Amino acid sequence: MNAGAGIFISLEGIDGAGKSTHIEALAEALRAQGRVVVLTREPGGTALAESLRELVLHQPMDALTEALLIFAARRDHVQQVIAPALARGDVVLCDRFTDATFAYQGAGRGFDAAVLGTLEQWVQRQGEGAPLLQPDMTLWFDLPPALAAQRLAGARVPDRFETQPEEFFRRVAAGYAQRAAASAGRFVRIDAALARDAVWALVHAAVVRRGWLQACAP
Ligand SMILES: Nc1ncnc2c1ncn2[C@@H]1O[C@H](COP(=O)(O)OP(=O)(O)O)[C@@H](O)[C@H]1O
Ligand SMILES: Cc1cn([C@H]2C[C@H](O)[C@@H](COP(=O)(O)OP(=O)(O)O)O2)c(=O)[nH]c1=O
Repeated sequence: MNAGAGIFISLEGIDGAGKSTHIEALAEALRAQGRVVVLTREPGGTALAESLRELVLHQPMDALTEALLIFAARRDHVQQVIAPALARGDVVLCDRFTDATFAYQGAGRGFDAAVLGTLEQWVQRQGEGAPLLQPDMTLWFDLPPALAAQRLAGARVPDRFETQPEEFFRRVAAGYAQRAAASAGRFVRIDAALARDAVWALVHAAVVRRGWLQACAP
């Protein structure tokens, strides 16, 4: 639970699951009902974190270096952008957050989840005894890796993650499923295999159910 008065929503799923297709529409829907929305992403969201993103996505490195750079980027992002926005009462819409680290670096790369948990504690607390900053809701775009690969084929220049074999994404998808089962109250599973309109309807309905959006007039 976040410490401020704002609302923190993350979007998660394997590469090609459809997060980017819907995040701006969600921001617009919230803004249209008077919310102030901070649309951001990880790794990234600040000048420093975007520089670290470039390195993580394009430079060869070992799993520990990768995990440390991602958490360094996250620390800057939390301090500079997310925590101040939540304190102001804004809605933060974040394309990926720490569940991605457990799914990609943990389940995908095989990096020790306990170490990731320790880094999470260091990075997502504002001080001794402060609560752990976590999204209030995580929209999990669940898509079979074979379908994600089909959707991505030719769609964009692949980065260090997108060039991984389908087996890597099967592990990442299993990592997300495990995170969702462990935090069932926070995760909302979106069936990302459906057509775009149907996926959008699920995304919209999830936010309406929490009372953060009014349902559209019939
Ligand atoms: N429901 C859908 N059905 C078919 N194709 C989709 C759907 N949603 C997104 N796409 C396409 O799949 C590709 C990956 O979607 P994108 O939103 O970029 O995924 P992500 O941000 O999760 O990596 C894009 O080319 C997008 O146009
Ligand atoms: C936030 C995060 C992202 N990633 C990876 C997953 C993605 O392949 C990549 C960038 O995410 P994303 O922004 O979804 O990529 P794109 O702009 O291509 O849609 O970073 C991790 O490995 N760990 C993390 O903690």
